[in-house]
Amino acid sequence: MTAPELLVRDVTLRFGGLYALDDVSLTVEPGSLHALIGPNGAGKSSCFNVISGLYRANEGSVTFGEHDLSHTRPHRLARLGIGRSFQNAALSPHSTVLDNVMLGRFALTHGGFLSCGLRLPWTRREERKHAERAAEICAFLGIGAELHQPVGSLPYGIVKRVDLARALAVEPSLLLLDEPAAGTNAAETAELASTIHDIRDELGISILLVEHDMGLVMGIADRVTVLDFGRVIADGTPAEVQADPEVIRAYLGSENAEAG
Ligand SMILES: Nc1ncnc2c1ncn2[C@@H]1O[C@H](COP(=O)(O)OP(=O)(O)OP(=O)(O)O)[C@@H](O)[C@H]1O
Repeated sequence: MTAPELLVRDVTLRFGGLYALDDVSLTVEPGSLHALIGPNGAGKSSCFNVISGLYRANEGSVTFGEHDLSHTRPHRLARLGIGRSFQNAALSPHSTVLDNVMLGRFALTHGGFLSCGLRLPWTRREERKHAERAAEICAFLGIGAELHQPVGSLPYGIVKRVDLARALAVEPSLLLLDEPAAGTNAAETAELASTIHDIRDELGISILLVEHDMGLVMGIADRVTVLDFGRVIADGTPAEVQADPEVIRAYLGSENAEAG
């Protein structure tokens, strides 16, 4: 299946007098891995939240193929073929990996919660089918061995993969990843980068990756949009944006600010 194009057009988002996003446009091409990066406070999460329907833009539009996302509630995204990860992996720590990933499958079940609650024979069959697919997704992400472990007992790098598995469980054609590497160590970050790359290559899913760490995205992204103070300051291939003087200035400026 070819993913529709994600188009963010002239989006402005204000909090009082502050422009979190100022006339932001970007396009995620079908099947591509598109990174949205920028220093602290640049507007990355705001942009992610507008795309995923948590924030309503003051101006501009977000479309996914023929669907206008500007007026789509977050819980409707799965039905449109959009999966999303959460920055703080909002998983249930006492439930197993499988049960957490199965929550992602609920968006796809025909029976819904009521008939599952009644445990009709056909819903049991359907549930088994979904559990098999959830297990397959976990195996693809290298967490097949942890399927029956409670999430709360697992190392953070694995928990981030469970979150990814839940996002993939909605069988998306577009995956929105919000700082998936936040809080992971260097080895976990490198493994995650390679997994994200595999999701694009082997599953053919378009990915919008919101990330603070410029190093992480440069090796895997097809295209990079750089935000600073709510504005797009660069958009191009990793090589192009890395060589862009304004990008270098923005990142050096933020390092100096953090050091000072
Ligand atoms: N709910 C909110 N209310 C008021 N201001 C907000 C809100 N969310 C974000 N902002 C402001 O909007 C600007 C952009 O913030 P945002 O969190 O989108 O940046 P970011 O690039 O994701 O930063 P970080 O890398 O630190 O997560 C910041 O000045 C921030 O303080």
